[in-house]
Order: sequence, then C-alpha cells, then structure tokens
Amino acid sequence: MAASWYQVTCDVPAPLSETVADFLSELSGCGVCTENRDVDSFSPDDIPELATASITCYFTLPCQIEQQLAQITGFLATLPGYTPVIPPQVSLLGEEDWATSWKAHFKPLAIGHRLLITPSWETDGQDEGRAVIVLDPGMAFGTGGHETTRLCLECLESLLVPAPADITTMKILDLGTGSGILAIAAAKLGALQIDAVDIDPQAVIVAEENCTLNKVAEQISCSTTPLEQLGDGYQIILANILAEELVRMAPGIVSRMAPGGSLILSGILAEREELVRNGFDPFPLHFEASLAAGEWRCLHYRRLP
Ligand SMILES: C[S@@+](CC[C@H](N)C(=O)[O-])C[C@H]1O[C@@H](n2cnc3c(N)ncnc32)[C@H](O)[C@@H]1O
Repeated sequence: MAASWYQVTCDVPAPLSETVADFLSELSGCGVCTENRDVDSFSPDDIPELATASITCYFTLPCQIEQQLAQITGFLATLPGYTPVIPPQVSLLGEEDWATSWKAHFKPLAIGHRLLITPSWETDGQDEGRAVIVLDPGMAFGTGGHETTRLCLECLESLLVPAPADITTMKILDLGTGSGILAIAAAKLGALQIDAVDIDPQAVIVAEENCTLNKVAEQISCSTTPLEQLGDGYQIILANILAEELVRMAPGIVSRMAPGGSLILSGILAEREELVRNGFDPFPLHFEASLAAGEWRCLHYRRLP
C-alpha cells in the first residue's frame, strides 16, 4: 500500500502543549491531535492531566520531511522549559492504516457466562452460545471495557439467567445509559420493556443507534427523560453513575422500584462505598452484595415488599 502521510509526534511538557500545537498546526496546514489526559478514566471530573502531552501532526506526501523536522526541533529548542527527552517521532501512514488502525484496540469481550460484546467488524467469530452485543466505540461511555460496566453486566446476568418467569413483563430502567450497553444486554437476555435514559442528548443518539444495530430498538425506549418524570414499578434499576450523584438521586430511584425489585448501583470507587451505603440506608432496601473489580464497587440491593 502506498504511504500517504508522514505522522510526526512530539512529546512536550504539558504547559507547553498549546504553544506546540499551534506551531505544528500552522506548519502542517492541518489540525493536530493532542493527548494529554489519562482517558481510561471514569468521568470528566477525575480524568487526570498527564505531565507530558503528545502532539501529533500530519504532512501530506510528497513533502521534504527533513526540512519540516529541522523546523520543529529548532522551534522546540527556543521554548523555555523544553528539555527533549525523545526527539520527534516520524512514521509513514497509508490510507488504510489511517482508516482502520484504531480498530486494533477493540476486540470481542466475553462477560459473565452469557454475554459477548463485539465490535461490528468482528461479528463473524464464535459466540459459544452467548448473547452477542454489537457495539462500536462511539461518543458515549460504555463499550464494556470499564470495570463499572462489567460489574453491572455480571450482576444483571445473575438476575436474568436463567430467565425469571416474568421476564417478558418486567420493567427495567437503565439510568445513565451512555452507549446503551446495559439496556441492550437486558434486551438480549430476554427483557422486553426497558427504559434507557441519559442527561446527555448525544449519548441518547448513540444509544438509539446501538439499539438499532442490535435489533432491539422495539424493546428499548431511549430518551433524555429526567428521573423525576419517569414512572415507577421497575423490577430492575441499573445506574452506573458517580457515587455523589447516586446518593443525590437515591429518593427518586428507590421510589421507582417495584417491591422485591433489584437495584444495581455502579461507578463507585472503593473509598466512596460507605458514602453510597449511608445514602441508601434510610430507604426500605435489603443490601444483597458489594461486587468488586480493582478500585471499583458495584452494590446490589433489593426493595423490601
Ligand atoms: C459512566 S456512564 C455509564 C454508561 C453505561 N450505562 C455503562 O454502564 O457503561 C454514566 C452516564 O450517566 C449519565 N448521567 C450522569 N448523570 C445522570 C443523571 N442524573 N441522569 C441520567 N443520566 C446521567 C452520563 O451522561 C453518562 O452517559
């Protein structure tokens, strides 16, 4: 395959990232990509900024890359506080690499005993009798890789496998649906009446697309309806949201549960488990379990009759 671009990446101290990004953008004549956050993190509030930022720009072929590199290193040398640890890294990219190289990071992921999350370009593989959820990484949280999602899915599976007698009539709420992954899992395991809500309209668009992709759009109603405007009688409520928000919403959540219904709370760092337990203590709930994965906890409650 013919190469089409030079990709140049400069690692610089974080405070210099804007200056370097502006320079590279002007020099290359196109946009730059800045990686300065530990993105494998749960929420925008706790995404830590890294000490070093990687700025990547692209030069279309043909181009005199040596001259461009000389300009870049010359510019970096003028910046106060810049000490080159690694020189700018250069690689050649082809059309196909450009379009597909990111896909290498997303592989089918088996969860629990019955679920398999797979990107749409990997659907030919063996599903070994698992319910397959096709999910392309989109703008919304929830491709199954995060512990908080996985814990929810495992707990949900334990409630729906084997299928309870009332699975076709039970109402399920996925509060903070993101990509729709939890709602889609519930549908794939046989539930027919699922509400998937999110305060982020972009997430709702992604969730709707994923429901269609998984052919479960008829079972799932996606919307931005706030909790306060939802009905009640949910046999299962799933909420993978941060601890403080869960506690704030506790009265609204519990009042929407059917007697005997299950509540699955995730997105809780181990050190905040007590905060959530205290927040849900005053309500008529039976504490069933605290599931752990690394620093994350997922709490399972049942509503008392
Ligand atoms: C961590 S993501 C969870 C996504 C998915 N349910 C999963 O388990 O992977 C949390 C989602 O909750 C949404 N959210 C946060 N606060 C909310 C609230 N008060 N009501 C509804 N959605 C909320 C966010 O927009 C985000 O999409």
